[in-house]
Formats: sequence, structure tokens, C-alpha cells
Amino acid sequence: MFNGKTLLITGGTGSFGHAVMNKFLQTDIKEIRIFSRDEKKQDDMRKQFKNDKLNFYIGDVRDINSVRNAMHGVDYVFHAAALKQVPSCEFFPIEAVKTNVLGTENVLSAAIEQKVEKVICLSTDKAAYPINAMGISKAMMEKVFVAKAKKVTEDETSITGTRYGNVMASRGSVIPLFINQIKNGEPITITNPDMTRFLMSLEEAVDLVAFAFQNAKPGDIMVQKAPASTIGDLAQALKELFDADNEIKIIGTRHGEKLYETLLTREEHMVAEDMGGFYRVPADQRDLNYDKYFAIGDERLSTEEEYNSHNTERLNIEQIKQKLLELKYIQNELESWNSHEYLSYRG
Ligand SMILES: O=c1ccn([C@@H]2O[C@H](COP(=O)(O)OP(=O)(O)O[C@H]3O[C@H](CO)[C@@H](O)[C@H](O)[C@H]3O)[C@@H](O)[C@H]2O)c(=O)[nH]1
Repeated sequence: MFNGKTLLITGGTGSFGHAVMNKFLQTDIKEIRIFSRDEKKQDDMRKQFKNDKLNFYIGDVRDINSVRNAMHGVDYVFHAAALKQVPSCEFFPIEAVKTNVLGTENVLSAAIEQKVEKVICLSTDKAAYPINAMGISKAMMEKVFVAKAKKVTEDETSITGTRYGNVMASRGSVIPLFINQIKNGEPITITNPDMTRFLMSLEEAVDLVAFAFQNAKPGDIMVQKAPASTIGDLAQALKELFDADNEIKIIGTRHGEKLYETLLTREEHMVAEDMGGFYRVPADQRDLNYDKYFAIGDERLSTEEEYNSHNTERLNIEQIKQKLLELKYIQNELESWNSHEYLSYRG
């Protein structure tokens, strides 16, 4: 499927971009373009991979000309560029709009102009029943790509999306933070021990994109089923893995945070197709002449539940430990923690 093709990854220097790139470099793909703002991260990646199939483009999704520069001759786009930190977007909501909403519009317009075959836009569970600026901007992004997908035919450009839960140990997230606190002998800062989050590994996140790539129809939002844990249990699992006795400090919920996250709203659950490990949320294909259509699903709207991190499979501490131990990042951290140097430091 990738033979002779060119793939563009926006936000390609992030954790996700890295993982996707690694996976697709193994195929017979012709070229992978990494598009991002940060020249330092690109340079690090260039040196790390030293691969002729990789090309780097400096640019910003906010600037359509920089996107156009990278789009010529591209067959597929994975659009991962985003402002994604919840607390900081609360302070700079317009910045979230510029990157997440208008930036997506730019990527899609440039892709349609260049007759790109497929675009997959990455969204987040925070876009479902959103309460924070990051989630609201991602919800608007979803609206933008679903509306655009309906305007172009599939043989011009197929536009779809994926929605993720938290990716475990991604840059700036809570797992690396807790591990640093453990290693530095600092208190582990828990916002609310009863908060729940879906737990997905980076590999699972990449699987979702691959699944969407093969199965999504224009305007679909693809969701991967995932287990969840409470933050209190996650901290306890890490303490046990690292054999640590750091005290726990409750710091309270941060700006814009939710007690639990939603991967499918009740309204989406009602129309979603259950595909085993995944859900497919199809675009509403009606136009504005509602009287033309037969009303379906109204009854289920009162019985269907949303799919969220409180009602999905809940991992216990042992299961969280197992899931953590599958991560290369955790294996490396544990190895260094148990190394001679750290053992002597720990007395
Ligand atoms: O010092 C801290 C920091 C965080 N948390 C909690 O840990 C959980 C996860 O926090 P974090 O890793 O910062 O992730 P989220 O705020 O849930 O958001 C992440 O996960 C989203 C997907 O849901 C991505 O879109 C975001 O970019 C990413 O920051 C949350 O319940 C936090 O309240 C703590 O208990 N203590």
C-alpha cells in the first residue's frame, strides 16, 4: 500500500510523529516528510535516523504557504501538529484556535489543492463534551474536517480522523513527571486520586492510525477501545515498580481538567459502528432539509450511555504495573534506577 508513496506528518517531531515515522519507515514507502516548527528537534531526528527516505520541512500549520511548500507530490497526510497542553491552552485560547482549528483548515485546503489521497487528523478524547480550551479547539477541528470531508469526493481526497485517550509516557505527561519525582526523592503530586484517564501505549496509538488508514470512510472519526485507571492507582503502581516510598501530595485539579474523559459521547455511541477493538463514528450525511429523512435513533438517545474513562474497563494496580512494564520507556527507566549508580545514591 505504501510502495512508492510519500507521507507527510505534521507535528512530526513529537512522540506520536516519531512512532508513526518509525513504523512506516519499515514499509516500502518512498518518502516521509516531517513538517514542524522546531529546527533543533528536526536536526536531532535527522542525526538519529540518518535515512534517505526522510525529509524535513520547517513550517507552521498557521502559515498556509509553509504547508503548501511541503505538500507537493504528497499522497498521504497524518496531521498531528497541535497545541495539546490543557493548562497552557486555558491561558492562551486564541493560540489553540490558530494552531488547532485554523491550522487544520490550512492543512486540509493545501491537501485538497494538491489532490492528496488521504488525510488523517488526530484528535483527542478531550474533544468529546469539551470543557477546556484545548478540547474545545480540537472539537472545532473535528467539525472542520468532517465538514470538509463532505465537500470533497473520496476519489479527490479522503479526510478522516482518530480520537485518542492519553498516550502513556508521552512528552510532558504525568508518567514521566511521577518518575522524575520518584527519582529526585520529591513528593508525588496528585491532582485528584479519583480522576480517571484512558491508558494507551504509543504503539496502540499508531495502530489506531493504521486502522483508520485502512478502514475509515470520509468524515469518520475512529476511536480505539481502551482501559483506564485512576491517577491514585497509577501513582501507586509506579511507586511499587520503583520500590519507592515518596510521600503523596494532593495538589488539586489543574485549570480546565475533567474528572474523567469521554471517547464517545452518548450521541456518537448511538450511531457508532462497533468494530471489535475500535468504534467508527460516521459523519452525519444528511443535509439541512431534515424533512427529507426518516428519523432514526431518537429512542436510543435516551438509553445509550457515553463511553468514558469511568465506565470502561478499570485496571487494578497489578494490571497497571503490567501495562507499564510493556513500555520501553519504563523498562529503560527501571534499568537505570536499579543500576549501580542509583542504588548507591539511594543508600
Ligand atoms: O502533577 C500532576 C500532573 C497531572 N496529574 C494528573 O494526571 C492525569 C494525566 O495528566 P497529563 O499526563 O498531564 O494528561 P492530560 O492533562 O490528561 O492530557 C494529556 O492527554 C491528552 C489526551 O487525553 C492529550 O491530548 C494531552 O495533550 C495530554 O497533555 C490527569 O488526571 C492529571 O490531573 C497529576 O495527578 N499530577
